[in-house]
Amino acid sequence: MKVTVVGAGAVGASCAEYIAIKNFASEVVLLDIKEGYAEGKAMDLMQCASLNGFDTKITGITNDYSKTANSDICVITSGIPRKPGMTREELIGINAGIVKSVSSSLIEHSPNTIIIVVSNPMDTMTYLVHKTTNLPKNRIIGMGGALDSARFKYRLAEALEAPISDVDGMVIGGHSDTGMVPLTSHATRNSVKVSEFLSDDRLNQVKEDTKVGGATLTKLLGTSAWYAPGAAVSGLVQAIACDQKKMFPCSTLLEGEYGLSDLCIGVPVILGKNGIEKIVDIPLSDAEKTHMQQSAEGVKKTNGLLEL
Ligand SMILES: NC(=O)C1=CN([C@@H]2O[C@H](COP(=O)(O)OP(=O)(O)OC[C@H]3O[C@@H](n4cnc5c(N)ncnc54)[C@H](O)[C@@H]3O)[C@@H](O)[C@H]2O)C=CC1
Ligand SMILES: O=C([O-])CC(=O)C(=O)O
Repeated sequence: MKVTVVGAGAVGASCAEYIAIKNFASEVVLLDIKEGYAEGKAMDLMQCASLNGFDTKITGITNDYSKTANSDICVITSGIPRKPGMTREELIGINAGIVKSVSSSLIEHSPNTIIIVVSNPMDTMTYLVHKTTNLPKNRIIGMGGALDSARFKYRLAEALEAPISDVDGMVIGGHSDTGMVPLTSHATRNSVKVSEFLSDDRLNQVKEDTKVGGATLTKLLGTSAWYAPGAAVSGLVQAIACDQKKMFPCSTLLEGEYGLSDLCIGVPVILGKNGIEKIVDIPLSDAEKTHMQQSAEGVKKTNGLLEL
């Protein structure tokens, strides 16, 4: 199993580290445009191998896509992150050009690959890959919902004063400060609906804290987060590499599902060796349906800024 990660920055390196530590891939190639940077990150990570007990071989390269040839999975993290006060949507001007050229170079050398898009604004970047490559829709996956759901569970556990392992929940919709739809109607603590334990006001607070999870960290860190994003990507990569048939909310091209079409947005999907093997339709409350509709309108507005 060969995995390429483009962008050896904060998220790309964290993602490579988690993939290696989980020890399911034979090879991870890190590629960056900055001279020597991916080589340095790869060497540093390889020096963790004996300490952390993994056999995954990590190599770093500067912009030479021939070294990525025949990758089973490619992750795109290249591009600029936001600074405090910015929205993810503001990154489109620079990141669209990067994602377009990177995805085309990757496919040239790995025509059968599955692409995971991370660069922001992620739903629009995922749509861009659909519009500018000929990969089938099951092989283009946007990562956002897995991370947002992890943050939702963190906030739920905090409100419930419970261990995170007691809590389950999912966030669908657009990966943006306003577009996320945390599914409070489905969230549970050991199969009991969280609404049994939390007031509407407290649940609302959990929802709002979840939606601005990325912005909160960006304000604290001066740039956006990387540990949980890297871990979330590694979970998707592992589900595909190990054909786990796990369900994650991922950004995928919708063609009528959830009453939406011609956009990529987060919905629950089954991930296995073919990438997105199924889109899962789940019942939403009326409020969640309305929120999903508004979220889709926001994503479409950003898609409209693409020069296709
Ligand atoms: N979808 C999600 O849930 C998340 C998305 N992100 C996004 O991921 C992206 C990366 O974030 P960070 O790693 O924090 O940024 P970073 O600045 O630490 O790393 C980005 C790397 O991309 C490289 N790069 C730029 N253009 C390139 C090109 N044409 N080819 C190859 N490499 C290139 C840069 O040299 C840099 O090393 C940002 O757009 C950020 O908004 C970040 C966290 C979560
Ligand atoms: O907040 C950002 O800009 C990066 C990101 O997508 C996240 O951490 O959720």
